[in-house]
Amino acid sequence: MSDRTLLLAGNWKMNHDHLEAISSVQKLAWALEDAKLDETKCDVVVIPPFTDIRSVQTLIQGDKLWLTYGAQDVSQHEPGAHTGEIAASFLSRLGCTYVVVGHSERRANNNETNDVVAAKVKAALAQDITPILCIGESLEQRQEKTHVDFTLTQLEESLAGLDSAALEGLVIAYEPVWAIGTGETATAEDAAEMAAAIRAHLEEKHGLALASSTRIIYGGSVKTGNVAQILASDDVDGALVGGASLNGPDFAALCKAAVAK
Ligand SMILES: O=C[C@H](O)COP(=O)(O)O
Repeated sequence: MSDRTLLLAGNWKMNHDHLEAISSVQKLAWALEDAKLDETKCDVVVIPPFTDIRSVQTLIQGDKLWLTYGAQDVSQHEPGAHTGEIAASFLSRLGCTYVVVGHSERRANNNETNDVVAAKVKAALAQDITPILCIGESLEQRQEKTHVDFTLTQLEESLAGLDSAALEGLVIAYEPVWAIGTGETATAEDAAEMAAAIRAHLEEKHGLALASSTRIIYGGSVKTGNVAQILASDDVDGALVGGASLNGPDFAALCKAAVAK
């Protein structure tokens, strides 16, 4: 059993406007309370669209809810002439604890290269926001059995230029692209294999302390019915959940199943 705190993060993607977000967060909070989840056993995070964050902040802080929240992306730039971008300092002012960086849907849709991802990780850390760095292989790479090498290279290049001390608290989300939104879930063995490889890589490149403290979570069609087996390995510290996080009570049930693993 590791001493890392379980992390269950719900990435809403482009779902729930700011009014729907208020309702969804409220229902999640009530359901977590009803589930009597031990708050010391896990961190439950909601990651809404940018337009919802202020409403989510007001609700969570106003009602002192046991939830934290974050953003789905961040600019690598400082504030300035960057149309459509969101600076890390803005997210910090909104009380964001986490930010997803390098999600495969953004890497693909925005041709987001590893060096841009590394700059985003750096921008988040500079504002004391915890990056949830997403990495993971394609179906072809898994079929060709190059998935581990690819994912570790993606990890190292997405952390380029950052020294080990700066990475304290980093969260890494292993998300095999072929499992995202498909209903296809990696097996517990797949998740454990990659988490162990990532942790060994961190130890080799950044030392045992960082390797031991870094939370490595899994994402890709996680549901209440499969979360316990995916988390069976001590190297897997939680989940980045998409579709199954959109309904508050369902996500609370998933969190309860994760804690009970
Ligand atoms: O960020 C979440 C991941 O992309 C997984 O999404 P999913 O649970 O809908 O497969």
